[in-house]
Amino acid sequence: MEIHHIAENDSILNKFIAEIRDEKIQKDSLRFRRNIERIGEVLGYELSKSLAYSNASVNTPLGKKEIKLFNNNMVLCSILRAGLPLHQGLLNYFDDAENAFISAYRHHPKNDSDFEIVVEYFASPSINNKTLLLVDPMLATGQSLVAVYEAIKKHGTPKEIHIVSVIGAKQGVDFVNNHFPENTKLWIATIDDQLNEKGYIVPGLGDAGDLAYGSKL
Ligand SMILES: O=P(O)(O)OC[C@H]1O[C@H](OP(=O)(O)OP(=O)(O)O)[C@H](O)[C@@H]1O
Ligand SMILES: O=c1cc[nH]c(=O)[nH]1
Ligand SMILES: [Mg+2]
Repeated sequence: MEIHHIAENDSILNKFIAEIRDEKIQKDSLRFRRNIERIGEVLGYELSKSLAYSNASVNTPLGKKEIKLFNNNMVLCSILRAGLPLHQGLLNYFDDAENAFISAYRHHPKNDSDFEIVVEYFASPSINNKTLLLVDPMLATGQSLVAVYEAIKKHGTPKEIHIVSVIGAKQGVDFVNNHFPENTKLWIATIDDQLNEKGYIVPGLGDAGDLAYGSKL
């Protein structure tokens, strides 16, 4: 897997990441969602550099200009719930993309530290031979992404897979690396060192789904 760790180079992205992590600023859910969306725009821009471009031309009122445009058939597939604002950020730039949504949640049959991933809802166009973007802001243990990939695989074979995420844990990035095809590309804003006993990223930001949309039962 090709890992693109975008905040390794300092940029305006650092400010958006700082705000979603900040325990005071993140309480403003409107700002939290918008910051995740802005990060999606930055990651989308970075990812766009890896797409396949071909010659095209555009007619202006005064003449004609040759330009290169990408010609990938793209499907944005977000993992509910927390993937939604990141999805919107990517869609702001990849506005011609098709869209898919899949649910994944942690089911705790016994205790907080013991969970399995349940994948249920899946609404998607065909992904066969397309550029698939798997979108989830948090890559903690990596189990959600791998469970989602196992479910999606039954519905077709994409030409290429890009994973788009905001905060990852080293352990989860390694897990994903071991379970996705070699030509997968990961576009991730930042990577933290640790996971706690509940599988939360440390220092991370807390629960992205709850911060964006409120707590759930
Ligand atoms: O890498 P993992 O260990 O699988 O954890 C990451 C998953 O956890 C979060 O979802 P969550 O289960 O909190 O659902 P939510 O989006 O509904 O809050 C997050 O959005 C990922 O999908
Ligand atoms: O740190 C984490 C781990 C899983 N889900 C989150 O929202 N945050
Ligand atoms: Mg959550």
